[in-house]
Amino acid sequence: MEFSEHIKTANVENVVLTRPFHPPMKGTLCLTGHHLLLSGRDGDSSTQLLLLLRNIDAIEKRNAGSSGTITLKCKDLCVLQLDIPGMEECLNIARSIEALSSLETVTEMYPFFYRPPRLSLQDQWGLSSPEQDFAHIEALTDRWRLSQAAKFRQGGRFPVLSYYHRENGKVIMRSSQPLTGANRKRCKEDELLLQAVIDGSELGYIIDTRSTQLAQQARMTGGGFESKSNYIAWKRLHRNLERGKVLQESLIKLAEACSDQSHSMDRWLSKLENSKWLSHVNSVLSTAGLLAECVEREGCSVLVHGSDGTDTTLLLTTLAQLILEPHCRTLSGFLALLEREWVQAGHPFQQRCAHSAYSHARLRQEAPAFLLLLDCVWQLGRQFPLALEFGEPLLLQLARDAYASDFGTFLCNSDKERCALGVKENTHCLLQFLCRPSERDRLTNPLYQATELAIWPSVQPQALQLWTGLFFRWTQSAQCLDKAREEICNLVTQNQGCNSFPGGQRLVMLSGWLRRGCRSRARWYYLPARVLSWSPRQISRWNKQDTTDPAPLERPRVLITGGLGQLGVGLAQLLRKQYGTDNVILSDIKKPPADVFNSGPFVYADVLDYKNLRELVVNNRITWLVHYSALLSAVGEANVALARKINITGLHNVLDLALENCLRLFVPSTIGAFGPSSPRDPAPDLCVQRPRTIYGVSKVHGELMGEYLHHKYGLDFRCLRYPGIISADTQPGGGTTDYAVQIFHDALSSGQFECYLRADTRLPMMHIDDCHRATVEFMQAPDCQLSLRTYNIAAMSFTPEEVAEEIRKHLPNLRVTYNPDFVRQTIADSWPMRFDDSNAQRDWGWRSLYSLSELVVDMLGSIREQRTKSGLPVS
Ligand SMILES: NC(=O)c1ccc[n+]([C@@H]2O[C@H](COP(=O)([O-])OP(=O)(O)OC[C@H]3O[C@@H](n4cnc5c(N)ncnc54)[C@H](O)[C@@H]3O)[C@@H](O)[C@H]2O)c1
Ligand SMILES: C[C@@H](O)[C@H](N)C(=O)O
Repeated sequence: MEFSEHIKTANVENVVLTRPFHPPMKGTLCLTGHHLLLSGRDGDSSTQLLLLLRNIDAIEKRNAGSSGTITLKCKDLCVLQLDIPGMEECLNIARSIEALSSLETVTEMYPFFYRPPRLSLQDQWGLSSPEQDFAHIEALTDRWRLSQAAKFRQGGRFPVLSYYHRENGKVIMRSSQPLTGANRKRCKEDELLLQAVIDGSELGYIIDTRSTQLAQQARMTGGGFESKSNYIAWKRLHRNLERGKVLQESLIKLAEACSDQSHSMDRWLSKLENSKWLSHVNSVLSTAGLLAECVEREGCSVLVHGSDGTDTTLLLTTLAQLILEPHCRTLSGFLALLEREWVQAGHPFQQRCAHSAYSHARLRQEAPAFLLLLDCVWQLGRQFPLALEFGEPLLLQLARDAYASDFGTFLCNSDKERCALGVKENTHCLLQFLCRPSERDRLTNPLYQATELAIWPSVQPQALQLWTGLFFRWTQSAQCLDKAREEICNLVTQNQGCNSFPGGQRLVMLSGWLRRGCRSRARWYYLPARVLSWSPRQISRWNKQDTTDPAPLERPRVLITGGLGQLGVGLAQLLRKQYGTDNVILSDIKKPPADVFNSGPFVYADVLDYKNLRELVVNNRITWLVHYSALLSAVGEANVALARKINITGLHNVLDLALENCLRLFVPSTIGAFGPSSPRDPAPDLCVQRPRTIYGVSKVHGELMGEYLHHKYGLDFRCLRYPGIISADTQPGGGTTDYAVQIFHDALSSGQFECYLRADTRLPMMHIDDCHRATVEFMQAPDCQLSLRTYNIAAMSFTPEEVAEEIRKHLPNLRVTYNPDFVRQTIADSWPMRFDDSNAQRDWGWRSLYSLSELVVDMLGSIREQRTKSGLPVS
């Protein structure tokens, strides 16, 4: 049938178009085989609407007198209204649109007629070549075996390589379900194929995207799963991801909720929840995270499948690669990934995208799996604003083109069908087109900064948000999105012209400003809401630029590791006063004393147990991490291996966690980070650091790692070098400066003290209250005030003799003897005598409050009080 046979009325004058964000437009409507064209005048200028008929999902007609109204509900969620004079014309137009928008014959579709000026059909289809990409990998190419395995898998989809982890050599494979059926059939070739992937000693995972129950039910219809007995080295994990009708209905409900602006808040929230769309996003991202974790963290190969291997399977393999593989986060890498994992892998686009959210037609095989993927990618981009080279415009274009396109990429249900119908010879490839230099500017993320690290998505409830750019695109103006993008581009350009920061740091700072809204310097950096994709709640908070009180939403959620040592409990007390008891969690591997346990949240956490730490951070929505666990100088020297483990391995765990979860991380360093070749009186922030203890070496390592990750990836790392800390309520944990606490206890109990350091050993010291105040003030300091990431802080400096002399002003009978311990004396002799903390004073206003005499008064008073309360004698 010719197109013209569908068109009874080709032109109608005086049609009025009403569409979002435009005044009504009157003009001439013209219908062609693939388009609806409306030309009219808007004031002095002529305007046009050109609508691809395939984009129309549903048509609603209404007659009123001699004219009619047609409402066109599009697959990209836009809704248009046409008021057409003449009832017959209106009916003819509606009938034509109905017929032409649902053409079934692929070769009649618009991509077969689309011939833009600068594109040639000779341009190659195909961005990715799996043969080349994986050429270095030994492949199993025994055709007979493969054909046998293919017969055993639904649709012939035997396990194929999807991703190869270059560092650990592990792989992600995808397939369809095995056809074991009710008789539990097996296939030796399939088993051998999987066995060939892992050598005998290893374990592999199979992630089945169906629940155990669904997988078992599948046996009744000839499908099934890999049994433990036949696939010995493979461990099956079932994760129930929704598909098909359930997903389609979820999209329909969401679109319905979003299109009605009259909802009250309660109704909107309940409709949003009812749609379950964000739950699907959550399940997919969590399972993709699990898949990536199996490969990267557990070092295991994984096979992914559900039933057909063409929907949920592809969602997971695509997202896991985005999480793990930096190249997939570039524009061309991402498009190649889509081509490999969706177009070539056989996602049935034509069936899945036949209708979108508005159609009244009976559902057949529609399901928005690809849209769900784009939403998950958008969530990743929102959580890691620097990590993806492409931005939201690309995702929006892909979302639209998957349903209706000028290009042939998403036609048909498999590559085989595309080849049979000559799609590649007779249509243009969208993915290829999007890679052209002319498109790059529009599609790239101006903030992009490549990172080699995996980008682990957060799936905390607050971390996932509705993709307003897609779902509210036609009900809320997107103008601010374009303006914001333009503004970001300008900022980036301006920043590139500014020579005061090294290249990478400029962007990191910019992104830091953008994300945190630094108040002191960056007023003009406040950008329209959509730029940063913040939730409206956050936006209104940042708009209150003039308030100085931290709004409740700004309250950090703090986790303190090693919190039962000398410093943790007091810091928790101070933080709890400011941010609320429940917002500060103490943790350690020791059992807490009753008073500590009863004073606020406490959990067990071993810094060597990464998974447990991660769980704590995720489950408790931690935003600040104070890392206090360590073995101190003297204890560390007595147990070097353990010190290395706790101080270095533990630190790496914490750094990884902080990066993944965008935490503000505080790691204390020490006077022990200096050595005999450092300037000693005073030691500045930046100088030679060659410590001679494992404690010092691990602390320098911590300073450098934190600073490196800050400069490279924007980690909000903060470090203070503490002097020896003096406290009355808590005992020091085995350091070189411990004598300066013990002397007060002994002075009050026996009046005698034996010091393990020489009388003239001068070291920097500080009252614990000053130490805690410095830590909190430093953590609260705006990013833009910090010119360094590691600062010295100082208060006083004394020798054992000087402190004894000061105590004698209150306890004249104190007798001190000196019996230097070789190890601790050597350590102390290698440390600075005084600290220069002028940078901390200048940058964030640090000042100590306690002098030596005030410290002595306070220590003696507090310890005396403790002893009296406990009924102990006081000398
Ligand atoms: N106290 C000082 O004078 C001083 C001076 C400079 C720097 N610092 C630094 O401040 C931090 C806190 O010091 P502190 O004096 O409270 O130390 P501390 O030795 O008193 O306490 C350390 C805590 O870490 C815990 N811990 C040990 N192994 C652990 C593990 N595997 N997982 C979790 N926790 C573990 C211990 O149980 C202990 O409670 C340390 O990093 C230290 O290097 C302290
Ligand atoms: C100085 C500090 O790091 C700790 N008190 C120690 O002596 O080890």
